[in-house]
Amino acid sequence: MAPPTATLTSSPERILSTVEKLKLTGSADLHSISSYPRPALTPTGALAALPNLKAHDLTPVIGREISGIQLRDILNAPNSEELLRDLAITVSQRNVVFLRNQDLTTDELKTLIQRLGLASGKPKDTGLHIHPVINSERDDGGNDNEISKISSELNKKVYQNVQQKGKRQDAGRLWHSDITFETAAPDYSVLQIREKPETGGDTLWASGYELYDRLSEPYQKFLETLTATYAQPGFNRAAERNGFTLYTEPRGSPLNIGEELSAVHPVIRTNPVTGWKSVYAVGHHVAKINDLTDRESSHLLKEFVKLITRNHDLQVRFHWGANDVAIWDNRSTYHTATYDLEENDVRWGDRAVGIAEVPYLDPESTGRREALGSKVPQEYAL
Ligand SMILES: O=C(O)CCC(=O)C(=O)O
Ligand SMILES: [Fe+2]
Repeated sequence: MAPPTATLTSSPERILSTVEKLKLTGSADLHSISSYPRPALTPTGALAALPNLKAHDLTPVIGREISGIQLRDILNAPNSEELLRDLAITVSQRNVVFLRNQDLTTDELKTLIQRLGLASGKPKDTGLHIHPVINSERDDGGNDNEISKISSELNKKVYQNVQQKGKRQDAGRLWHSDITFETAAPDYSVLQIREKPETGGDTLWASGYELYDRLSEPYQKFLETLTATYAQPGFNRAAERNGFTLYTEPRGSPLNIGEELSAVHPVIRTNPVTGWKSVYAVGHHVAKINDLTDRESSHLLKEFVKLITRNHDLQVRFHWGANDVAIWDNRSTYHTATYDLEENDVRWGDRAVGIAEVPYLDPESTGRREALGSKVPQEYAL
């Protein structure tokens, strides 16, 4: 069982920057950053055996809703370790899991995410992400650096004092995975919506496993040779516009420091929990695909988003009620809010994001459908 390490990524540039950062931060062992069990983890069945638990898949490809449990009880159960490990595996396999009407404090959201990550094998020196912009120093509604307040009001204040560009016609550009611009990147995010208007404000998730599986084999092989630069200069600009200083201390890992919100990761990555490949270079935190021309890079990045928006059978859409919770695995899942609220509608929630390994591509891993022995849907002529 060879542990996948950063050496499995294809770009020398990538390895150098990781090693440099490790040296800089005094982190001794590269393997502690990304050593994962192979084969993939399997659940013990402890979660599924809980007496009141009910679960159903929301689509064949992505999403599961679990009911009959309170996450607080899972956190406090004598066998919580085992239950959380099963829950983490379920989230990683189904991309996103929903639990309605949960009674959770922000501290419990944080504990949940950190323990889900540890129970499923993330490096022990990783914690929760601290958002470089939306953290307690500039947030009017919280005092915790490890909780991002997701808020229609805060959004207006921080991001929308930019020049307007005309009527909105492209919500597709808002698809993303959280915080992919960090060197040690996220595993699980949790979002609990606390208050929302009766209608609107749904969130959509899409499966990166399925996106990978829908590509032809030559395309998959080509993409596996590539890395991308993941960056979010928009956050630097938002900080500058608002007179904030960016948070430059470690953001969930000794590797995530400084003002430059940028990292090089593979385009196709392996999820360490499921062992399945997915397309990672999707959405508004990706600057470019390295080694291609600007036109080629831009073409591919647009194509990935087009594949998501034109294949709604790899998406799931969730209509929130107050205090509902979604937990997703950013390594293999994209999501987007729906900005359809009216002027005076208020919607807010609390989000915690776990930081885990440096992304890698394990050449021996497979796609999800290959691992499950299931067929990729075919296009039919009409
Ligand atoms: O507001 C939402 O529905 C999602 C916001 C988001 O991108 C996140 O919580 O990571
Ligand atoms: Fe997000």
